[in-house]
Amino acid sequence: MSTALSVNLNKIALIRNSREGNFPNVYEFGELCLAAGAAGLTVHPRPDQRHIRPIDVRKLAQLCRVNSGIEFNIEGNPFAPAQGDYPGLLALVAETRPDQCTLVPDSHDQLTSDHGFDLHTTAKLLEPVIQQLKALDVRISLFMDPNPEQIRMARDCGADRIELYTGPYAQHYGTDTGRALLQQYDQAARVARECGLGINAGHDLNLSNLPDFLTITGIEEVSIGHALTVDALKMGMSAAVKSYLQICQQ
Ligand SMILES: CC(=O)[C@@H](O)[C@H](O)COP(=O)(O)O
Ligand SMILES: NCC(=O)COP(=O)(O)O
Repeated sequence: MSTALSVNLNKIALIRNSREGNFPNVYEFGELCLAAGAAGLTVHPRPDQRHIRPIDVRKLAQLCRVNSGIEFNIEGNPFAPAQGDYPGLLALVAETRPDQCTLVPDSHDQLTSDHGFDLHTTAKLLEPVIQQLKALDVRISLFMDPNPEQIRMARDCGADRIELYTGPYAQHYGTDTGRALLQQYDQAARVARECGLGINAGHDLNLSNLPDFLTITGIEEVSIGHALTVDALKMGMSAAVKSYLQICQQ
């Protein structure tokens, strides 16, 4: 089974935001990724608009919509309040109707995403959000740590998929800890399959650690941005996307 590659364009937007103007053009990089064979695009609009802005979400939604079979994935914290012209995650999702919305429990002051949901404390809060997304016919993925009990709770919440947060795996890749963690992710994926959940994965995946991670059965989609953007600085975006595709299609 091959794994779909969804390219996260956050870091293209981060470079764009470091100057006035629209260079690099996020939309053009989205076109480049799709032309290179990416199965989809991912964005993570944050209330402080440190990188992806609402206009990026709207334009990339349109780009994916006019390219048959291409998926658009919007990530974010559904409880983060509107800020400036950031209307809130659910408002953006209702407006742009992506194929998938990945709910992530990030607080506003986090440098990056660094943990999955604790559904013991958030399941009740998430359930109406999930119902709203279902009403919009948007596939729902929950950003999760590789914890079997939590993954069973994600199924009980009505999620369609989970996204395994792969930060710890990436951090310890190549060590005994990393090899032990891979077993934990494998076990978590098995539980997800038993629960009938689709399985996505993401965060700090790269050309070195991705092949071993994809030895896990049933990873439907990986969303990759940070390392892929760095690789693109070295080899160009098209070649970088194709390098990841080669691994995803093995
Ligand atoms: C949820 C996740 O792990 C990433 O998709 C996230 O988008 C990273 O956010 P930054 O690009 O803001 O670090
Ligand atoms: N959900 C993970 C994602 O979209 C990108 O994460 P990263 O590759 O930028 O760490």
